[in-house]
Amino acid sequence: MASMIFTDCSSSTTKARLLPFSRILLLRRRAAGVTLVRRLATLPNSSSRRPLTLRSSHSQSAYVTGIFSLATEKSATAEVIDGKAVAKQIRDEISAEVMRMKDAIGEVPGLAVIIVGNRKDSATYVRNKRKACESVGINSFEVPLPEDSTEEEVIKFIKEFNDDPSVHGILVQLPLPSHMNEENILNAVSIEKDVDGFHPLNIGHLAMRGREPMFVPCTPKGCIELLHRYGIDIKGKRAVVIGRSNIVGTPASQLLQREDATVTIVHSRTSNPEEITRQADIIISAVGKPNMVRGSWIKPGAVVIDVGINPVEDAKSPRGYRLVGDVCYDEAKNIASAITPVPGGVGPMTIAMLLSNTLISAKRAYNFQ
Ligand SMILES: NC(=O)C1=CN([C@@H]2O[C@H](COP(=O)(O)OP(=O)(O)OC[C@H]3O[C@@H](n4cnc5c(N)ncnc54)[C@H](OP(=O)(O)O)[C@@H]3O)[C@@H](O)[C@H]2O)C=CC1
Ligand SMILES: Nc1nc(=O)c2c([nH]1)NC[C@@H]1CN(c3ccc(C(=O)N[C@@H](CCC(=O)O)C(=O)O)cc3)C=[N+]21
Repeated sequence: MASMIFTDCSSSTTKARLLPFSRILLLRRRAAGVTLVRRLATLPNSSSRRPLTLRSSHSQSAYVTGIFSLATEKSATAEVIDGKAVAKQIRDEISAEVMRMKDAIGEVPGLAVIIVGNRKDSATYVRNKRKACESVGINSFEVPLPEDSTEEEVIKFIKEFNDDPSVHGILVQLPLPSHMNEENILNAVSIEKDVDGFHPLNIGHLAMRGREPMFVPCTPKGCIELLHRYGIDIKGKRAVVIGRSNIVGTPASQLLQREDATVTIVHSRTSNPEEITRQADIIISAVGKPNMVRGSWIKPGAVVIDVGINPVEDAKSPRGYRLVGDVCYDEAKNIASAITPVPGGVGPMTIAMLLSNTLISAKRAYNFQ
């Protein structure tokens, strides 16, 4: 569990430091005549805002009309990018597609999840994935294995799922116990069923120009989908990704590059992360350090996607802790033009993208358009 020390940027000490800074920024913004563009979530049939035509990887027509549209408005607080609402919209789209598939060919997609050990957070994620599958009509298969299982046992289950035509996606929940070799296990997942996008061949294709991976990793895909659905331009923009892990930071930077952003990666050895991050029009932070990205790291009007999920002690919460991101939300909301909250931002999108990848896989397997 993360410590409370330096984790709460709404503490009185922090506020005392923050207030003059944000006032200075607001004054500067006014002085420079900066007009911030706001992206407001609206109801589907709202006539007051212009609906956007959005690309969707799983919709029947490949193009859908989204509920998140663009409006121009001046305000001191960032627009909240509502990952929970977008994820719900995506689940509804997937549900309709699953039903269409069932009606046409009598088949539905299937997702297998292997979980080793008793980590509480992993058990929660797996439970959420199962519920999400149920909500859209995807079959889910779960294999809970004891902590002391062998690598060979895990691989045996993976191979069975590789050969099972009713399974279209296989996910091995990470992290694995330390006695297991993650690489051997992830390599065993058939590339056609690698809905996490963690297989080296998928990672390689994502990194190459002119190649398309079978699957795009769920969390980075969710980040880009949020930007798309809020009509946020990526092309030609300066983006900074903080973190370079195989599962989030690196693929997020590659996806942004594929969208024609100019991308800089900040990592633990970067000597001037604050100065570099302050150049960005779009920030994606995936570090795992509560409130590391302070208001002073953010250019006024930047868009902030906070991937970090960090538990911090909170005696007032029934669980004894609450989740915060990598970004000091209370400071960032006064400076950014749009920001994802934690919880309710990228997390629900990760699960929605897992369902999306499983549907894509099943459509491919049955040659169903
Ligand atoms: N919302 C969601 O759906 C998901 C959220 N997460 C969350 O995202 C966060 C990151 O996850 P993950 O990528 O797996 O984590 P990793 O620990 O694998 O990677 C963390 C990255 O952050 C970098 N880093 C560490 N300290 C600093 C620092 N002080 N300054 C700049 N960079 C730093 C590391 O740099 P280096 O490479 O130099 O070590 C590394 O590249 C976690 O909070 C995790 O819980 C993860 C997956 C899904
Ligand atoms: N093979 C594999 N694939 C993964 O995609 C994978 C993984 N292993 N291991 C762990 C990380 C983490 N991850 C999250 C998914 C959903 C939320 C999520 O839904 N979060 C909610 C909060 C949930 C809560 O309250 O506990 C939110 O941000 O709103 C968070 C984190 C997927 N991961």
